[in-house]
Amino acid sequence: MAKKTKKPRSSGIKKDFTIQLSKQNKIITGSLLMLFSIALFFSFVSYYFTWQEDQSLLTEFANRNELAKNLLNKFGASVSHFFIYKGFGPASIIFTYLLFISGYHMFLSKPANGLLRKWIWGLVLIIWFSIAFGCFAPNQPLLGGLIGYELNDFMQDYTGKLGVILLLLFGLTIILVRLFKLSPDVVAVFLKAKIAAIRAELKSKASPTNTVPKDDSNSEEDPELEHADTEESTNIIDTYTHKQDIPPIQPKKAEDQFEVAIAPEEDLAEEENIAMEVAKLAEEKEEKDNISEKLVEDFGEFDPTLELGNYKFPSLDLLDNHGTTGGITINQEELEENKNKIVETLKNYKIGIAQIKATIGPTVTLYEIVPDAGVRISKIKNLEDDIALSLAALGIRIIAPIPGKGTIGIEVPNKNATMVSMRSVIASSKFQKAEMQLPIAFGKTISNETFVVDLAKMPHMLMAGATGQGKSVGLNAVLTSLLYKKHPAEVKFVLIDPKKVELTLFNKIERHFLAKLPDSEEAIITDNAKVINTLNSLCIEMDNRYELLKLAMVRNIKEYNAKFKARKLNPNDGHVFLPYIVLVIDEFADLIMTAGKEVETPIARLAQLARAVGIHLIIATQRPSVNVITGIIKANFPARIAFRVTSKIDSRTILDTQGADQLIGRGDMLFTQGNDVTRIQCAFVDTPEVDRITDFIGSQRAYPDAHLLPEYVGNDDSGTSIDYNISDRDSMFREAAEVIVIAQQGSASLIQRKLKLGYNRAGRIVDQLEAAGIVGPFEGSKARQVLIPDMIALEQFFTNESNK
Ligand SMILES: Nc1ncnc2c1ncn2[C@@H]1O[C@H](COP(=O)(O)OP(=O)(O)OP(=O)(O)O)[C@@H](O)[C@H]1O
Repeated sequence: MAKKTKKPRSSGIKKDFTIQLSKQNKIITGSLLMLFSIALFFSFVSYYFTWQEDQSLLTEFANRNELAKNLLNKFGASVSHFFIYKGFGPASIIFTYLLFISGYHMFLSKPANGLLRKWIWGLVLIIWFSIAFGCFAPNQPLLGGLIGYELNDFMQDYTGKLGVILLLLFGLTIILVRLFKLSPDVVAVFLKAKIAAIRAELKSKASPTNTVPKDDSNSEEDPELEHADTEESTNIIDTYTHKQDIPPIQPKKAEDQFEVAIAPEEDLAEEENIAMEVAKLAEEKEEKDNISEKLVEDFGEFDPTLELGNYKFPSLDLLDNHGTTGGITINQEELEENKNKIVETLKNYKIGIAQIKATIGPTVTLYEIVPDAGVRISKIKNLEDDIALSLAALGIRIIAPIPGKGTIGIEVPNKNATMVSMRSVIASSKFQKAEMQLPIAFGKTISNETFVVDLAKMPHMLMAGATGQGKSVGLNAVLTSLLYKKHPAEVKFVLIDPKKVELTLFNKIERHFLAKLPDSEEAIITDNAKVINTLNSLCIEMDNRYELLKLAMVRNIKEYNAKFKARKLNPNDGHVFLPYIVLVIDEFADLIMTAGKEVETPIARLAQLARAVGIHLIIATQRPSVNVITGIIKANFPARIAFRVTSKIDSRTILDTQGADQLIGRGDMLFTQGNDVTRIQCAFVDTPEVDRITDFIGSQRAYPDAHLLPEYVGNDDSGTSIDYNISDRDSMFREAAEVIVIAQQGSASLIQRKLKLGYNRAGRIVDQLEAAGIVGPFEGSKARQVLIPDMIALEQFFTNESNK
């Protein structure tokens, strides 16, 4: 099960596994490689001295009585025979170098940049040398090795010896130019400098001063050399005078002259323009990247789900089939009957049909007709009521023309609608494979395809429908979809339920999936006064998130989280992994009636701005009248869902077109995200199913608390009533006060960052600071005013307090 739950991320884990080695394993592998390369090196070298004696032993590897002369005995003899004799000759020694540096890199966990290049060039050199030896010394198998010999032989068959030599020269040129960075001008400058140096030496040799030993330091550094240099001049003296003290006196005098004589030599060298070596500086890497790369290398990418690492996603058996295992049952008679009625009705109005086709969906069947040439579409559209009458059916919808098809669609409800179970849509491969941020499986379209959309792309959704038409079931379908696809670390719900009964089941997953205000007991908000605080708190959360995005220099939550996972954002700077927040409001009309502007303003703000920071709104209402769904709200909710509504006007308010009034209810709905309107049968998820799912999730290990939203204190009770006892103060109170006074900025997030505290605790400390009179009252999304100007005043404050 545990494995099953990790399924969506399994590819990522695999990728990490192939790239990452733990630090300990790196040290072990690195030292193994280095020691092995040293063993190879000694084997190879000693092979050249012992190969003749050891050759007969190669077949006697298992015989313990026979010993080889190679420094590494039979292992050394065999390996060297393999590499040198059968392989590449002395060039094989390059292998030992390559193995050694690879091991060295691993041992020190150094980034492997440039290692691949070394290996490529190493192999090129090995091949080049073995071919060269094979070409010039074909009878010496210990030079070219078998491979060098064979390669040379092969090439000579095609190009002859001269061709091979020319190819070798070409290879050499590539090696010199690319590997050693040699070019004709560099060589010319080098030669010039050499010639100049030789010339200067010759010149100075011609002058008498040069016969004198070079200089003081030289003689000090190397006494033997001094002895050798002076030998020539002192020898004669020695033999004739037998005095050893005398000769050093003469050269000492000459040394002074030598220093003068050497000056022009230097001048000459300058004039001749000595080759200058240009030091190549390695490209500087961004320090931050390096650290993050190293962190990722050492610990892997940050995994937000780790805290609840054993979390199990709900399984499919928690959902019911609702007797829909057989799929849609087609009633052939009904189909035929409906077709005939449509054809007849149209005939009565003198509209001929060239072609008719039926697509059977779960609740409605779509009859696509191609009228005879010359028939005006509007004529058919106007016959909607007549066709409905003749078919004696509710909920007929005419789509004229069907966008992108060039046909006219008549949707006729099936006599026996098939229920679409939540289980069938969740199990569909379309949903299971959906690579979306917030995938929602709504139900099935008219052509019986599972309809999956990404809430993050919508980015907010408005849902309307008369009472009893399936709104609550729709909301449950949305929440269930997310529960089946998302880990508690990735998404949080803020649930507002003025009806108090619709969403109560989700209380069980409070500590997994719900977000709430710090001081509230219940996570699901049923009280309208609290709704205002929650919405304002979400606005603060939105502002905080924007601040974090700005600091991280990214544009949206997806990029931010990706950067955070790659460990490019430091949690000490206040960065955290940001879960998506889905705000669900059932009965929005009720809320507007009681709270009016106070809710409308924050909702409009969130709807306008929150999409980039991962806060998404789903608002459901029974009454889609214009005073509930105001222009500003409508403009920011491009995704709209209409269940059956009672009037054409309501349909227009919600969808900007009619049609929702002709739906048949029980989850029959229209979805629009701009222009197209899609008819969908909403998936049915019953209360016992939601109960089972929330039970299943709720029984697992959870976070200590629900996700806490930023604190919001309304204007009325702006904190003056907060009264804290000095003894009740937080143990970090003093440190927090210092942080605030030094920064002259009264924000909880600053305390959070600097003192590494949770938001909740930081919020409480700010309250205590306010009660103590160190910071001013809450000022919305702005930081609080700091009432103490500097550290001296703060010190004074604490002394006064303790004297009281
Ligand atoms: N997708 C569906 N498939 C089948 N039946 C459904 C579907 N959705 C709703 N129904 C039926 O309609 C009934 C009412 O649905 P629901 O409670 O969702 O309505 P509602 O719009 O939320 O009503 P209210 O606004 O009064 O709460 C359900 O009990 C169920 O029998």
